[in-house]
Amino acid sequence: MRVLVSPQLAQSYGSVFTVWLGSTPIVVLNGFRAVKEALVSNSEQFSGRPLTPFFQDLFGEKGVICSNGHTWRQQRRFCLMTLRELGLGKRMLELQLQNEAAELVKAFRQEQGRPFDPQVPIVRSTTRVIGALVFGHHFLSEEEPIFLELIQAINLGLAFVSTIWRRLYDMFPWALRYLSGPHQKIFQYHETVRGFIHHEITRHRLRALEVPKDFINCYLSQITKAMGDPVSTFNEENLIQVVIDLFLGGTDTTATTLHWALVYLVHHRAIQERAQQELDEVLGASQAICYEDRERLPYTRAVLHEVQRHSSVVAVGAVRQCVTSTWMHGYYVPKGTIILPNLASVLHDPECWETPQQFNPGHFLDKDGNFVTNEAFLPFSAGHRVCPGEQLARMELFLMFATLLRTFRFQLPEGSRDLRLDYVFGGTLQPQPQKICAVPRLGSLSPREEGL
Ligand code: HEM
Repeated sequence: MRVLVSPQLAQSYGSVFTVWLGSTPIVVLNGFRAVKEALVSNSEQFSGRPLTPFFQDLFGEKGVICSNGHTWRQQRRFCLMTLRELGLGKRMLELQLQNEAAELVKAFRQEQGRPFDPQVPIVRSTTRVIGALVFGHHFLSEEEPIFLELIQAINLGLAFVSTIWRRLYDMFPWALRYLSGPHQKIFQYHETVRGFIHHEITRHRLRALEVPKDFINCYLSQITKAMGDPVSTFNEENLIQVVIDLFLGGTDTTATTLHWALVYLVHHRAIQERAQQELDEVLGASQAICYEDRERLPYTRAVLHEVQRHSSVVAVGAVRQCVTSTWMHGYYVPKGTIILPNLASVLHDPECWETPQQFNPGHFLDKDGNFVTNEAFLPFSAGHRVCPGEQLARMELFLMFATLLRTFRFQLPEGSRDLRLDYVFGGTLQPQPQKICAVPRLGSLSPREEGL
């Protein structure tokens, strides 16, 4: 996949070209115009998701990420509605994210300014956010063995997608199903996670209607409501898969973005200091940061957007399939064609960004320093399959990023000169494992840490 979207291929073959993987043609789309024409102007036609033998065996056509047609539409609509109902735009979710940001500060503070790899506490944090949303608050405890197992399952699963073993499985599924190899570990983890979610569903059924409301509660009442509807796809199998999808879609992506943010802050010291100055001037030292504050923090907001643009963490994740034959960009695209919209090429399109290869918060600021958006800012993709977690991710990223930035100065360990800015491919484009220091800034105790 990584090779298919390399800028060199786009330079040689243009914004739409076909690559043959064995006997399968894959149409790669590069740049804002081509991707917009497919995902936005032909949103319905390109709303399918291809299901290779590996994903068919692992997930089946269930849930949201890997499903199609009626099942996808119904599950997706329910997800969007429930995410909204569970707090997007409401104070409770914001409070929970503020608490999570304070927990992350605590974890960083424990390092006492010594070198550490921030990936572990960040992933734990984003996993707790989805866990609380789906299972309820008891899941916040890291003591539960399933917590670490779930993180491990997500990491291994995402990394496995880009290995030779996954390609072999898709070529020879009839053989690989019975042979040992790393793919069997993925199936084992999947079973463990499914078992845990099933157990949670049973627990929820027993304590029906208890507050606080969470995703499983909402889904169980939907199953009851839809009983007798012959075309309902609301059942326990789909519920389990949707829960897996929310973890798969919502933990690593957000954590990797936040991790990149810290790497860029270390690398661009002047940008870090300017954002900290803005935070100090606009917010009082002891006040918890709210999502609404982003309106008064144009520079900090621009830095975070630039982190998402420059890192383009889901560069090649949004593989689509054409569900009805259509014309696009002057080409005939037959039904069933696999489409690979290169989101990284949109986020680095020289026609849309002044200095596409440079980290430059100015991409999101006008000449007076006001925050401005850019229609080529598509880290969450676009069209019918646009990320349903976008609003949650935006709020989570802003609150965590601004809280960390206000509390710590991020820098390289003493004596160390090299910061690696190249990525490793683990499903998402991730920073290299490396240590940085989070040195507490003066007067940076949050109200929660002060016990207020
Ligand atoms: C920085 C954070 C995130 C980024 C960059 C991101 C990006 C994306 C992208 C590019 C897609 C593919 C859309 C397509 O097919 O065109 C996607 C899909 C998806 N995301 Fe996210 N996402 C993020 C956070 C989240 C969160 C927090 C959740 C859950 C609450 C989530 C749940 C999903 C799901 C379920 C899908 C599949 C949608 C479908 O197939 O209809 N994502 N995301």
